[in-house]
Amino acid sequence: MKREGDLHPPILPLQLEQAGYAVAGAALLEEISLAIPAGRRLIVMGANGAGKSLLLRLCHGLIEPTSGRRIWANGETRPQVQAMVFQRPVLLRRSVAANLAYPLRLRGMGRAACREIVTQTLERFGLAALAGRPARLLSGGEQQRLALARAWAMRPQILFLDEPTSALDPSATRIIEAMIESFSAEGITIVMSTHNLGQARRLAQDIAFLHRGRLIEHGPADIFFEGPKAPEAHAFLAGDLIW
Ligand SMILES: Nc1ncnc2c1ncn2[C@@H]1O[C@H](COP(=O)(O)OP(=O)(O)OP(=O)(O)O)[C@@H](O)[C@H]1O
Repeated sequence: MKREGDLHPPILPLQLEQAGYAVAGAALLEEISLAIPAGRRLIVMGANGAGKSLLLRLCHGLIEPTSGRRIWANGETRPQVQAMVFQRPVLLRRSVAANLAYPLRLRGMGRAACREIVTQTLERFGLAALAGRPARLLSGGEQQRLALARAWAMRPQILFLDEPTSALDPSATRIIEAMIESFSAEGITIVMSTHNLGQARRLAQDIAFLHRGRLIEHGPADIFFEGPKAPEAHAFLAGDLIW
């Protein structure tokens, strides 16, 4: 079945042009220029408070640049075929199935098509046995699996993930990583922040490294991990950069 994300004009690359974000005169992101092409897995790294969450929020459209620009390839301001998943999943006080159905219905999808996609999604991500359970009673790992499944069901061209596994144990983390890899294999562009160096090494094709609100390295992951140019990135990889 053709779906919105398949028919929607390509929204990538996403370009930030000297994008900045300031609150009450404090520059939290500064002059970030970055192009995110289709089909890659970009991992955003940096110490606590470096600006990773803000960068993802700015790309997704939850906050607007206070200077510079964010430009989607098709010219839309905030395309629908993009999604974001947070460290703590935002779930409705409804069943697992209803959590999947709600955003599809909100986009105007008919009941029958919606039911079909919900069933398909529940099965694909091993959630069928949990379909009728209140989503908020699921374990943390199951909740995050549901949040990712819900994002996938919307057929995004790009998915922003803000430290999606930092509250999870290693086995739940592996499940989420496998989901991310499968999304990527289907062509969904991934932009994800993480603190976890092992995870970054496993998942990254490209790295964006932030330090105090500035993008100080951006490029292929193997080059970054072999020897980053910036001393702050060196220190971060050695575990010596705390903030
Ligand atoms: N609305 C806001 N007003 C003022 N300061 C803010 C606001 N939002 C974020 N900040 C500050 O901006 C900086 C970057 O925050 P951000 O959440 O992006 O960091 P991060 O790299 O994701 O950190 P962490 O790894 O700890 O989650 C932090 O110092 C934070 O306190």
